[in-house]
Amino acid sequence: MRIEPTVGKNLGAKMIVFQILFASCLLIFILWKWKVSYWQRRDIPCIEAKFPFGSIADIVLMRKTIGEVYDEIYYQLGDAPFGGIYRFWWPALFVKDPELIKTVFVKEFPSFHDNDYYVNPDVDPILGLNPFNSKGEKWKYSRGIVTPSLTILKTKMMLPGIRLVCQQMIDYLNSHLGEHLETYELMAKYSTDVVGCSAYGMYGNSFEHPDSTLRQMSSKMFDGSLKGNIALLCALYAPKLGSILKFKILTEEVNEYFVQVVRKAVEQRKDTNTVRDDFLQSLINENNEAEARGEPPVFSDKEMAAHSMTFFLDGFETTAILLGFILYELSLNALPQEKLRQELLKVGTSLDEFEFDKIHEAEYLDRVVMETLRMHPSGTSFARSCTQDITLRSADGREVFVEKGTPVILPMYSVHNDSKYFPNPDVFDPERFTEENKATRPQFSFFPFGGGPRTCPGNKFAMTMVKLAVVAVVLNFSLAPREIPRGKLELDPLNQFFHTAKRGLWVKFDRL
Ligand code: HEM
Repeated sequence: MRIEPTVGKNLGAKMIVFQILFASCLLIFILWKWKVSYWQRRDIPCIEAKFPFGSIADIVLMRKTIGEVYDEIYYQLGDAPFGGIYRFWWPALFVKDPELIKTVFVKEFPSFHDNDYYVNPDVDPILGLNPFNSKGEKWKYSRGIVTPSLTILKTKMMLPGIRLVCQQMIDYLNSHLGEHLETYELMAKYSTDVVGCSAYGMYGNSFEHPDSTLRQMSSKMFDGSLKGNIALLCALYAPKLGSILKFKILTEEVNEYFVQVVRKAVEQRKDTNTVRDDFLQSLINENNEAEARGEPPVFSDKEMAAHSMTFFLDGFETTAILLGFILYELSLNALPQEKLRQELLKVGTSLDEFEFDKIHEAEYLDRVVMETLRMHPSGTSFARSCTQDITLRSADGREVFVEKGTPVILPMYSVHNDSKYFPNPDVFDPERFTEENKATRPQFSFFPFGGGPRTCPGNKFAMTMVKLAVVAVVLNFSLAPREIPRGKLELDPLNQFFHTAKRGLWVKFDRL
């Protein structure tokens, strides 16, 4: 009987597997090295890439916020007006110079008209219709639907609803005098209700009913699950990977809730012949006009839900964050707080006296809001995608060729906090925003609402609801901090998209 030499055979097979594995690793490593030498090969100053996350490991591993990581890159690049970074192994251009930022936003918009985020409209149909996530012609279409509802005229029509929510907030604060309240949570109640009534005519009164479904949904938009976080990470930093994985960003529960809200509201308005002044009504009107012409509806239920949700998604969190920080900074800075109160008292003592023009004429109020947006912009950076090859030239004559498809990062938080434009950037000083002081800085050293044709269309509406809330608080309450912070505020690295405080912002409200 012959004995098969199995030991030798197994060893041979193992050797082959090992060699294949080794060769594959070597190949991946060589490919990786070649990929992450993109900027060196072009002689552009850059940040070295580390395997496998490139220059953004601390963001992906949620150790630091996007703003903090981009801030380190901003200073590592020294005097260079731009530089190269790697998000995983994909190269991205990092632009520091305000003149070049203007070029990307405004002058060369045809080469940078798309945001570099990826949302799959088949997987996330509601998010996919948001102008922020739309590209090319689809962006023009979805922006065109939202913008007419955010004009000054429409904002003025929303003022009574905003006043009502302000009054509910005052009542709430009156019943919590002397307590320390977390200002983001407080203001999320306010903004949920203001945006809810402006978008859908829904009066949730989150102050009286903190567990109202609308408030619950606004806090559940992104569920924080591993899959949801990976989807968000891909949308922000690895759009190509996102298109392969096809994970959902917005939770199904939230999607379904908003579709139902819209469906019910449309039916109810039809049955009771009610017409309102909110955003949803403008969509219903278009459908009614189409019906009268004997044409099919312009918007399906899903599309109506998606467009009204744009209002909600883009408006509720940005304003809540800003308001949270305004109250926090005013609590820490007693002199600006009192100066603001004196300015407002000259206009009136009750909310009704603060008509649209009066709100926007209050100069110091505007400076307080701008200074907060400078120190704490709600989002921390922009990413545009280069849509056609272009050579960018900085003021000092340095050039960079940007290939179609390259993401371009504009680090707003770092520019806003650069002492070159804002001396002592950690000091809250609204006087930086007097006309004389503004004239001394480059225009794009401050861009909290973005710039160019994609600039935030909700700016005026946001400023109205934010300023009226500040009026309501400052005229009725004095604000004091829970503690005086030692050093920089600790930011929340788990918040992938917005600039928020890790341990919250705590303020005590006392009746004046
Ligand atoms: C303090 C409040 C707000 C801040 C700081 C803010 C900031 C921004 C920023 C930085 C952008 C990106 C602009 C760009 O890419 O150039 C943006 C886009 C947008 N914002 Fe706002 N926003 C605020 C409130 C609102 C509100 C209340 C609404 C609507 C109800 C709104 C609707 C939008 C929309 C639809 C876009 C996408 C525009 C586009 O891509 O064409 N925002 N916002």
